[in-house]
Amino acid sequence: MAGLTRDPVLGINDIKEKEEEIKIDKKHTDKVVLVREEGIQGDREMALPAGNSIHRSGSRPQLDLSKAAIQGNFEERNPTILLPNQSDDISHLALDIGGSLIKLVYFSRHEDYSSNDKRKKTVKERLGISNGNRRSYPILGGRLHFVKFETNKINECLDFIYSKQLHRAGLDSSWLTEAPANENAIIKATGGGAYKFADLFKERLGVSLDKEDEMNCLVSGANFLLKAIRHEAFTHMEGRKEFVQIDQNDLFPYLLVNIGSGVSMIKVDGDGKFQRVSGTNVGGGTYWGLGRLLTKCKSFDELLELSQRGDNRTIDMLVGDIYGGMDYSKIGLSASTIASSFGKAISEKKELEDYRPEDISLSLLRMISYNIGQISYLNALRFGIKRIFFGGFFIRGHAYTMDTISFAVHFWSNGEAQAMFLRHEGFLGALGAFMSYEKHGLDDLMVHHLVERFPMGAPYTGGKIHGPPLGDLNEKISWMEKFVQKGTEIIAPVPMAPPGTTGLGGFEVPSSKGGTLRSDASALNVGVLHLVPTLEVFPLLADPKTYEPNTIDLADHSELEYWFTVLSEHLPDLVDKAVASEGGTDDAKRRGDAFARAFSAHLARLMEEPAAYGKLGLANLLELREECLREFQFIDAYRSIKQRENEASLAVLPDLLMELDSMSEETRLLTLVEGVLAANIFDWGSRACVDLYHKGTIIEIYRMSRNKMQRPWRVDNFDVFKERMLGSGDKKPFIHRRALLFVDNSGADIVLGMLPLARELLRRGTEVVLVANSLPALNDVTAMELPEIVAEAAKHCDILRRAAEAGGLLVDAMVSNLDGSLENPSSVPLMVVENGCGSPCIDLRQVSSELAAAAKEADLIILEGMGRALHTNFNAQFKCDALKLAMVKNQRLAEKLIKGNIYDCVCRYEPAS
Ligand SMILES: CC(C)(COP(=O)(O)O)[C@@H](O)C(=O)NCCC(=O)O
Ligand SMILES: [Mn+2]
Repeated sequence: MAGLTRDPVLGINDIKEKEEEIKIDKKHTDKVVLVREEGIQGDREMALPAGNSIHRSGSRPQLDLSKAAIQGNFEERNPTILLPNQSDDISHLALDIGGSLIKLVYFSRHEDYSSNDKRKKTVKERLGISNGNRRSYPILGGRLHFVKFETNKINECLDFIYSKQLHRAGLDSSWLTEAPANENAIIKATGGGAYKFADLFKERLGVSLDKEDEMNCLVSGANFLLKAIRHEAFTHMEGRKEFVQIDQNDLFPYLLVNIGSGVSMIKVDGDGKFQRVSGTNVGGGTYWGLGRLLTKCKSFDELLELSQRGDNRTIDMLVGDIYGGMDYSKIGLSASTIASSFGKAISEKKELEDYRPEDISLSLLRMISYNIGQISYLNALRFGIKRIFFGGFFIRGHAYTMDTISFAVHFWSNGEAQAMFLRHEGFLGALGAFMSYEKHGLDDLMVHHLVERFPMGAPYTGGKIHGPPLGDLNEKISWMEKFVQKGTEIIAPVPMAPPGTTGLGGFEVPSSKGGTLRSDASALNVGVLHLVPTLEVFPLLADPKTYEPNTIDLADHSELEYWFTVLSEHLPDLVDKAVASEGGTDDAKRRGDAFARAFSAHLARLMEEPAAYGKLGLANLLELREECLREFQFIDAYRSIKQRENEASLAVLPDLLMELDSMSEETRLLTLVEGVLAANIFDWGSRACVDLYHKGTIIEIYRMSRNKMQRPWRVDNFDVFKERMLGSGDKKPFIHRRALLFVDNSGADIVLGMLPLARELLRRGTEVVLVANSLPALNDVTAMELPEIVAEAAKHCDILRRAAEAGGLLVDAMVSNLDGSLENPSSVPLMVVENGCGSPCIDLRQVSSELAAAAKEADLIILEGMGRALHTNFNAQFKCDALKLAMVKNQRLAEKLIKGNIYDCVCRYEPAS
């Protein structure tokens, strides 16, 4: 951005002295006091509580007995006691107690914090959103957690349940009232252990286990996952994992193959409609039992790990062994096909000790996996079923096992049938038991209501058998520190079958990327499911089914490597900011350190296996970073930076508005769009921009940026947009009814870019809705911050003031009219809605219900910034006119996306499709 040769387009030079010459200092460490003025932002679980302190909920909640009151009849023997002041972790629990593992699914719900947010109330009134269309069942939002324990360590499981008080919410079918444990407390449970351990649960926790049928649970668990979770099912062929988008209306029939100790094959025709059509006694128990005898392995995982280094050809008799190294091509068998598992062991010359345990394990694994694959296929054939879903803990996300099963199904069906796997494979039964609670209101959930999150422990703990629960944040941090000391565990690679190992005859020797197997890989793929019942699909998407938010596909490894490096390099600076935002205390430093470690571990995990947490796009990586910050209670790392930039920009706004008002309509429209593009440079997530900020003041940079605005821009549809707006020749100007402006950054971006554009639309009679983040992300402006910014701007502008008043933003009419009068108050409204997310990007399949409501009347969308308009949504098609505005602040992206250079601009206008 060198060479400030041109005169500024606006008279910014003349107003420079008004700015406080704030040099943005990277090492700024002002103590930040987090004061939330307007209650709580958003319904989402990450929503912040009211008050002026940060809410720090530990993961070991205690019942809060304050304001306890008896509900209903005082004369009753056991009246319900209402405890209104619970933390967010009162929950519902269901169990699947198997022979070797106990699987727990529990739900922790959240308060609906939104009720005292004045802005939201006004917006809801204006947009006509009532609570009437909300479900009658109280699914208020919360999280679904997945945890497992070894059955022989059942006491750990009981301690866990007790410490989290999970058994207390099961007493009452109402999810709104909680009561202390009593004799009637009930927990839903399935699996044999529900019978075997019933007395123990009664004795230790005072609860009864309500036994649910295992098959029923498996099916309802699978149906729930396949309908409610976007990236649940995947294929796994030749080491490649591909997520399958299941059409809810085209799910049935399918064959569910649950591989536990034994194997069940269930034909599923609908919800509650199923039949166990077959099974086999040769399953996970067989592999583990025989394997233990033959190899002396101590655990299932150890056995699986051995197979990684095995070569089954030393034990299995192959077609080639029989045919002198030749294929038996006439019947389609290659020389490497296994003709007889363990067939070579008939040799009398060798004893057990003469075979390597690794080879035995692999041979056994292949024998059992092929067998299951083959029987499954035959059953699918029997009923004309094309899709087979495999579940159960035998699979454990083990690449080689999945490849073997897939190969068998593919081979025998000539590619007609497809083997698919489930990310929550081990939790089907527990989920089903959970679904069997009446009135939970979860059965008709849609995919967009669930957001999957990976908390800080996910890269390490997800699949580990759970030990005692972590208590507070402090425990979390020290636990993280301990893991870092044992650094090698973190980076243990996940083995993948090498590509191209299949021929007609099957697989060659499996190889892994490293020597050790992450045997718990399957459960590592399970995050916490956040239930946000107020999320909706953005109604103006042209085709939600084909919509893909991410522009950058991280399945391309070089792309992943690049962004991995960018995010890693940004980390020290981000930690600096985060720590400073919390006053730079020792506690903040420790949290900062733990955050950096947790996020790096996630990145490392994703480098090993990009699809570990579902389909991975750049937006997911950027969101993960924000989630990790929140996990360590960094609420708003850029808060003070945002404030300073807002102040500096607001100081120059009046002059900018005056200058704009002196222009013709045509010049003004161009200047406004230029203004948005120029001000989008204030992006603290871009390395190049951050370097730039150290060289000048906000206004200097803004001016410099404006000077680079020569058209044509790299993508420049401005003339078409102008024609639509202002008309030309026979074409009349088009006045949009309502515009949704998806705003991006704080400071100049919102104040000198988007607000003046909003003002122009308002002036023309278009209603404007500013759509901003629900939660902070980098220096993005949030919906909660906007009313104050608008109020400040409105002090200098009548158009903004009247519109903000009409939109209920100036609720208390705190701004006096410029000319002192109150006449002519009518104006189209200016409103603010939250978008439902806390990331620099936006996935329009999951937006807040208030945005969805606002969208219904809208006929123009303006998406602004690199995150919202380029990384995501660059290719999105809308039902209405759409304008995508951004400055590209990354050289590689500029080259890839628009064949241009850093600081090039995009003005992409697409009329309604
Ligand atoms: C995170 C961002 C998408 C935010 O950009 P914005 O939406 O604010 O324009 C962007 O800063 C980004 O892609 N940064 C990483 C790339 C880099 O440092 O060059
Ligand atoms: Mn941004």
